[in-house]
Amino acid sequence: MSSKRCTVIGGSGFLGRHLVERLVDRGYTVNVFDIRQAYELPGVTFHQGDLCDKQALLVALKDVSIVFHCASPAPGSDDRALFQRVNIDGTQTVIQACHEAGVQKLILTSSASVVFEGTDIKNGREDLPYAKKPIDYYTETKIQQEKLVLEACSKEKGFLTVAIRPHGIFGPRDPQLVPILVDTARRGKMKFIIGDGSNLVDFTYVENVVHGHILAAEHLKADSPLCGQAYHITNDEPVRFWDFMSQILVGLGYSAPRYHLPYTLVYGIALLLWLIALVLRPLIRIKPTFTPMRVALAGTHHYYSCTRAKKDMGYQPPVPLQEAIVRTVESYPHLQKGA
Ligand SMILES: NC(=O)C1=CN([C@@H]2O[C@H](COP(=O)(O)OP(=O)(O)OC[C@H]3O[C@@H](n4cnc5c(N)ncnc54)[C@H](OP(=O)(O)O)[C@@H]3O)[C@@H](O)[C@H]2O)C=CC1
Ligand SMILES: CC(C)CCC[C@@H](C)[C@H]1CC[C@H]2C3=C(CC[C@]12C)[C@@]1(C)CCC(=O)C[C@@H]1CC3
Repeated sequence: MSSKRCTVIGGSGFLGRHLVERLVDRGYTVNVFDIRQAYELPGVTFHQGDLCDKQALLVALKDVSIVFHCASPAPGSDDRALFQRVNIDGTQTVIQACHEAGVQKLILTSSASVVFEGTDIKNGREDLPYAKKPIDYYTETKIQQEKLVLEACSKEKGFLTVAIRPHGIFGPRDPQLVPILVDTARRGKMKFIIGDGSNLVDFTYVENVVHGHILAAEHLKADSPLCGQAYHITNDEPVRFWDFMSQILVGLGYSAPRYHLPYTLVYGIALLLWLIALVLRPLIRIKPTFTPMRVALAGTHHYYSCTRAKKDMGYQPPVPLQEAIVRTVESYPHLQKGA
């Protein structure tokens, strides 16, 4: 079996598609398994299906040595049952299917948020404990998912696993960060800075995240330290959350937020709105922009050390932050003010 045959589960998504494109450039033969087919690419075979369906997965894993698992429901969803089904039960199914298909390596896209509880993290390393009180269902199930994948690593069985923990992925075609930011600005709600605006955060350019995944796949061997480990992959350039948001907004022609609001006040309001939305859910579906998770992310320090990835797999982010911001802004002409 060729070591360059792989399947990308979630390959139609934002990160997954960038990963597929890079893998093809590097001479890999790529299958995509996703609930939807979003594009066509020469040399890529698409398999449409739900990752909870083992029989469908087995077809996409035939004769494949590496599996990248980067599928997840959108983090903004509040559907607890969906997160449980896809991130936990579905990941168990992925592991079983890998065993049955004779896959040798599984690379999971986890998240640095698995250790985030809504309070400051400065230069956090991978040995921080998992969040005891995860801030939402997404984080809760990403923790369980990561544990399942790392525990499945077995040199004896010839099945090696590793988890990549990116943070705040951004770049061309991202359906979340820039579109949500612009939508909020267009509705006149991006006037306020939550807290004093000095909190440092990691935002990671999508190509750097892809680079981390490919390095992990290529360095994952029975005698390597990567087996069963998690790795932070960031731009390694923490930036003030509000400077980053302002640069994107100004680049697209919108005004940067100027007025400060106390963090605890905004967090309290977000919590209240979330509770109201929960109570009213049987009658009406409300989706507040400022969720407790977003407020916590916008008002605290959360940046992570990638020393382990540098040491074990020679990781260095290929695209620096300023270059990444320019490329991102240029990739959204349709979101420019007045477009
Ligand atoms: N974006 C970020 O800032 C960060 C993301 N991550 C992780 O990176 C990974 C990729 O994220 P991102 O690219 O942003 O997400 P996307 O939503 O863009 O991509 C995920 C893909 O998986 C698909 N999918 C969802 N459920 C299933 C299923 N049951 N079976 C098959 N395919 C399914 C989605 O389809 P559909 O769109 O139809 O649901 C989508 O095509 C995720 O695991 C996420 O947790 C980690 C840290 C930060
Ligand atoms: C309305 C504004 C206060 C915020 C707009 C930007 C946000 C949409 C994004 C800022 C940080 C982002 C982020 C994620 C999603 C988009 C943001 C909240 C994640 C939750 C995506 C999934 C993860 O694993 C962690 C990410 C952390 C940062």
